[in-house]
Amino acid sequence: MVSASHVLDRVLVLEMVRVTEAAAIAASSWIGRGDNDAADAAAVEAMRAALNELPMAGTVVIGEGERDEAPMLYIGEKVGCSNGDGPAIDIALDPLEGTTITANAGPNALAVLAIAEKGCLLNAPDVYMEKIAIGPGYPEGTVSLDKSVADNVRSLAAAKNVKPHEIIACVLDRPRHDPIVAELRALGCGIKLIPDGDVAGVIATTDQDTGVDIYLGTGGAPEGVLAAAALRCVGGQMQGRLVFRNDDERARAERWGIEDLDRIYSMEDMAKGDCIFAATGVTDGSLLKGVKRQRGGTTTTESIVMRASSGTVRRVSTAYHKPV
Ligand SMILES: O=P(O)(O)OC[C@H]1O[C@](O)(COP(=O)(O)O)[C@@H](O)[C@@H]1O
Ligand SMILES: [Mn+2]
Repeated sequence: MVSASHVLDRVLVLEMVRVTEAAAIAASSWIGRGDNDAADAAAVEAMRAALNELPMAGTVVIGEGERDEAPMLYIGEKVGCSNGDGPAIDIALDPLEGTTITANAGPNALAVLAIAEKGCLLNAPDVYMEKIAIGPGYPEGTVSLDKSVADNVRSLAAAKNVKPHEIIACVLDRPRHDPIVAELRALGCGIKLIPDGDVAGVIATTDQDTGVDIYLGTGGAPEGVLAAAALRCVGGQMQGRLVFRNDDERARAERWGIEDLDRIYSMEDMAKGDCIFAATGVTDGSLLKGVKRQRGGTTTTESIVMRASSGTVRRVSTAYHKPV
């Protein structure tokens, strides 16, 4: 039995960047073209082709949806070129996190991927997830989904040694978040309302330059698992709780083997053991610059790849001097 880290070593950490680069470059042709589906399809196809070049026995556990609704990178799809040999790897992916952002040429669209040893990523169904996240350096339990928004802000402010109104929260701009926004406004907090892209929103809490102290609100469960994998590598705290809108979604979760539908998942419940997170910017954002087509035919990308076991965070700038 090889160790978890050995399993991931054999897939070569840096190879993950090639995969997210390929998806980001493909999506970038659709920046500002108003066509969400075309942007997404381009990213999916490119990510799938790049994954299939890697010598691994990969299984998509978080992907574009269930087999009948997603022709490519569906949950359960096998990827890799080792014909079943090679390390058994589970993959969570979002080839284009921010399809609407890309279509509108907005900020923070990413191509995203996380890998872990088999069984280590939460097989979250494609439902919503309530999320709370803060960056590294605070005592364990500083924030929790069990507490009110106001109590979480007060607790974080105390840990940071600032007043509650000095806390800045990142929240997806959705009507469902009106109560959260009202609670934050009552405390006088700053709110960074983002149109889409809560993977970047959660990661923003780990980077002091963004000014964001806490991420709050409900977004996609798949994006929750991806964000948890990223925070496992870079440090920070996160919790998630699945949100079901109807019986069909509850039944879907049960099919996934989720028994306790109200459970609060810790970061480690969502991404256990060693894991690797990689992302490439599609459009410019707080985490990464987007794909740039330079004069003269060169294309540049900016990516990040991080690993939980080593705690390394690498930034990779790539220039493609030949047409891509
Ligand atoms: O738009 P909704 O339904 O509120 O869902 C929120 C989710 O959609 C996104 O904003 C964008 O995700 P996609 O571009 O992958 O569809 C996520 O970041 C977020 O988790
Ligand atoms: Mn997404």
